[in-house]
Amino acid sequence: MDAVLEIAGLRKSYRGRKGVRRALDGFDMVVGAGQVHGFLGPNGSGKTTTLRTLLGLIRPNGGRMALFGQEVPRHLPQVAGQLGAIVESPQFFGNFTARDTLSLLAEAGGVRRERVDAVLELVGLRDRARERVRTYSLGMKQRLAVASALLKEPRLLILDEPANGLDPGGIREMRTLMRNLAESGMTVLLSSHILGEIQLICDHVTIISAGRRVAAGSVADVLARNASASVRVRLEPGVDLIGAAAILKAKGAEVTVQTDHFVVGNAGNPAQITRILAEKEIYVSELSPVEADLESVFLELTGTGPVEGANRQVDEVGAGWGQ
Ligand SMILES: Nc1ncnc2c1ncn2[C@@H]1O[C@H](COP(=O)(O)OP(=O)(O)OP(=O)(O)O)[C@@H](O)[C@H]1O
Repeated sequence: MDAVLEIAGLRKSYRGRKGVRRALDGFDMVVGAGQVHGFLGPNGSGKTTTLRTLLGLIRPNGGRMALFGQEVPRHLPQVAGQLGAIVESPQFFGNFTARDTLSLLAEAGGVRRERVDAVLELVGLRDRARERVRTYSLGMKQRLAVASALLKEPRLLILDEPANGLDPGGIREMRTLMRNLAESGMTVLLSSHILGEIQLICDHVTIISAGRRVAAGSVADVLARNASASVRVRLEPGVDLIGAAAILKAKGAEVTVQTDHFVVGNAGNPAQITRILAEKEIYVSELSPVEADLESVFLELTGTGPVEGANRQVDEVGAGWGQ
């Protein structure tokens, strides 16, 4: 895999009135060429700090970063032309049209004028390009911001919370835009805490919690690694659910009892459930994996912030029980 972005052991602390706050605590991330990569984490987990550090807007306390194989911030001037980023919401003149705005930016950046039409088309603003920006919805302004970042035909586009503040319609438009960009072969890194969106838009994901990576990989892999662990168990009618759950709990299973079934959370080997219950002459009528979505994985991984030096990586999940 060709990595367009690599971050290793990134550290950043902020000094405040209450002492030193560690925003990034040895954070790692790799984004491969052509990926639409979701950068997910709860509020305050370090996403913006990572992106701002990468763009040379703040100085890290340690770690290494590279864009297109070149170390940054040292080689940022050499790679800047291949990078489009929206980390702070850009301000536009309300009295300018989208076309005026982009033409001005194109001129200032030495970009061919034909690019203005191309990016207007790409972000779906061509039909509204002659209207003043102040008449635009928030979603349209966001798309104009993306258009401005696309003018110089970047290989990597970085967007910090592009769906922030958008209504469902705006989010849908943004999703279509991201898909179109991905189809055009661009690599996109997209930070968000809107999990459903990341699951729909992105093919890869890095999950950050308290300044550390807690999961990374293709969305399918991250889900599969975490989904396999939970199974739903139904018993033959009339069997005492609570009693059966207690038998499994005594063997170390994490069991949550519902009205007509129970869920075993750490079922690395589901066959153990049938075996343990059959030994007590309790028979299972249904044993099915609980489908995880990114939201449940995210909550599971970030719900308890990692302890310094002891953050759990995704591949450490699922130690055996019931032996
Ligand atoms: N300029 C600053 N001075 C002091 N602390 C800061 C500063 N910027 C960020 N922090 C702190 O660093 C931590 C990480 O913040 P950051 O903004 O990177 O998180 P985030 O994941 O982008 O959050 P959000 O989703 O809320 O934007 C937080 O605890 C935040 O309060």
